[in-house]
Order: sequence, then structure tokens, then C-alpha cells
Amino acid sequence: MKSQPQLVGAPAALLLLDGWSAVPSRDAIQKTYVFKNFSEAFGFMTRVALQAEKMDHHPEWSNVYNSVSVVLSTHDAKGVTQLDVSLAAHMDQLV
Ligand SMILES: C[C@H](O)[C@H](O)[C@H]1CNC2=NC(N)=NC(=O)C2=N1
Repeated sequence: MKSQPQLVGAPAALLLLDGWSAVPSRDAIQKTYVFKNFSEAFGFMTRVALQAEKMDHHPEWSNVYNSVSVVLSTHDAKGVTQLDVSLAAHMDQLV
């Protein structure tokens, strides 16, 4: 069985990240990335998807043309954990 990641919570996570904000209705963090065009946006999503599979930790996200809106939370822990902070930092470092 997988060990449970430790809850960090959105407020503490936000202290470690740039440009992310808290989701009002639940313990989750969000960010919208805007790219030059669809190809750049989808390329970003492809790179993130590979990392998400590696981590077995997956974003909630949506894409409209050149923008990608991301929400991160750990469903198993019902809140923001170190896994979300790590995935957020990875996304930020790709752009
Ligand atoms: C079985 C599998 O390990 C789990 O369902 C993983 C998959 N990806 C996940 N992603 C996210 N964001 N939260 C989870 O709790 C989660 N759990």
C-alpha cells in the first residue's frame, strides 16, 4: 500500500510558490498559464503529463486555446500535500 503524503495545506504551500492562489471552496491551489498559442500550451501539458505519471500524481486542469488552468490537490488526503507543491514547482520550472 502507498504511504499517505503529509497534508501541507494551501496557505503554507502558497508561501513556497509564485503566482499560485488558493481555491476558495476547498483545500487546493490554482494557477492559469498563458502561452503564445495552442501548440505551446499542449506541449506544456504533454510534459506535465509525463511528470504526473512518474509521480502518480495528477492535476485537475482545462485548456482553452493558449491557456491552461490548473488545480492541484491530493484527493487521497483531501487537501494540498507536498506532492502538489512538487508538481506545481515542476510546472513553474517548465515555463
Ligand atoms: C491509485 C493512484 O495511486 C491514486 O489514485 C493517485 C493517482 N493520482 C492522484 N492525483 C491526485 N491529484 N491526487 C490523488 O490522490 C491521486 N491519487
